[in-house]
Amino acid sequence: MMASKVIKGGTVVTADLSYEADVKIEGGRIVEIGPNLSGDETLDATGCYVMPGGIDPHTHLEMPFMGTFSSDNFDSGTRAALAGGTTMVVDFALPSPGQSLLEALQMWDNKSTMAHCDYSFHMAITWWGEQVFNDMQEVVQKKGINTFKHFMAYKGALMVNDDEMFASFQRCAELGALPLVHAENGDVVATLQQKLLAEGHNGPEGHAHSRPPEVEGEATNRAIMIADMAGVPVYIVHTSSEQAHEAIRRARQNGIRAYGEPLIQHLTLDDSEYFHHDWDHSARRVMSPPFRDKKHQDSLWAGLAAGSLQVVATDHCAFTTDQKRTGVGDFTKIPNGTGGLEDRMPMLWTYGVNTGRLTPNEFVAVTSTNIAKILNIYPKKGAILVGADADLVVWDPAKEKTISANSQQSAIDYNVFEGKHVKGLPRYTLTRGRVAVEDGAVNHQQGHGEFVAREPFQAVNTALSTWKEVTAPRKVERTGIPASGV
Ligand SMILES: NC(=O)NCCC(=O)O
Ligand SMILES: [Zn+2]
Ligand SMILES: [Zn+2]
Repeated sequence: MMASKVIKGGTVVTADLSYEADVKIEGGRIVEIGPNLSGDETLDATGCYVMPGGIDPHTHLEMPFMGTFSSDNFDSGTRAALAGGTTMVVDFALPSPGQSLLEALQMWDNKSTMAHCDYSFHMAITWWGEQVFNDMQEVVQKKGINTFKHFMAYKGALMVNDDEMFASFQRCAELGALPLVHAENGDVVATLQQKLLAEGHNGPEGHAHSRPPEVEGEATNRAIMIADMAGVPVYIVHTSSEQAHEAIRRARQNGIRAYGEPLIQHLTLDDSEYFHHDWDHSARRVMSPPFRDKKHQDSLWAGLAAGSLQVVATDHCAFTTDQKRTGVGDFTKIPNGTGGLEDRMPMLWTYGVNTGRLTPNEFVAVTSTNIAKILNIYPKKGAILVGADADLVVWDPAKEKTISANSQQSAIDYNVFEGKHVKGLPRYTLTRGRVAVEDGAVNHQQGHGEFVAREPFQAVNTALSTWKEVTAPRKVERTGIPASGV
């Protein structure tokens, strides 16, 4: 007989409902939801919300990037996730130029054996050729990956061109996969970087100046139009500006299936960080796209409430101060990336729910349920339903702390949210029924995390290819064709 647990006395909060009920767990899954349940062990949820654990669909753990590796790996990264109420991460497998997708995937499989919570991978398309075209089929049909990432920026490194992106998007359409896009115009960024450096702007603020919202708006629109021509939905990662949001909003109003993912950093931190007198302070916040001003932040919050943006992620890609200092004298060499895994849920609750910008149900939607549906893993993940994985967070809306690098799980020596006071934290975090966090203490179990395979998409891709076929160009059959004029 398997031991059972009951989460007792809380309010279950899902993306569409809030109600009082106990939740019983056995064998890593939810087996019963209702009043007065009993089990071998009881977790007290009095005064708390019982919610699906967070899913962060955008992390870079131990990522090889800009001549170094991001400093959080699957050990510290997934500990940080659990400490903040996130129970699943999706990382990016990045083939180097010419490398097969399957070989890259093997490398990421090896890194992920340390994971404390469940995880999955997106596959990046970093170059194009027949081998990539062929590998994509195996990645989708045999490896359980249904998303492919494309970088329109990082010229000379990860960037792909429009023809490559169009070819890959068409392949995604055939295979029932979803393309993801980092949307910034890489050519314009590279030109602006050189211009700024030539003019003597070599500090971290040059990073923000070289990536204005327009480079993001233009690329977002281009990616969406290319996806529409390829007949495939598209997911825009780290949507940071009104220009990018506007392109997504407009596309959705025109019936295009485009999704947008703001980050907790862009929602809560602004571009004044780049003008700080302390070089380290500003460099630690260098990421792409850069932080924006309040007007853009308001747009992102509005998009989450209105449903034109669907997901809040972190793009967790943490570099130490020493690593950031590679860019002293040349901002283009500062490794791009910031942390956020431990802080996404408490920061979003504090600045979203506690301010009235989001309801608790909307909070669940944008931190868990929407992305579970987009990635085709719902209701295994992102749900409180009988049969779903017991990836749960018992959320105490009265629990408070001040964020500090001194007490974080992340391996780096600072935190971009340092000093922020949050109210709303996990009392318990459960990963497939295992209590991994209790009142701030992380109960480690390296290797507990399992890979979550994701089936190819059926409904959305079929609907789009049906529509493409119905509206495809048709040759006009004519009866009276005049003789050629020549
Ligand atoms: N975002 C960022 O600056 N670093 C991570 C890589 C990426 O997502 O572009
Ligand atoms: Zn990116
Ligand atoms: Zn990223």
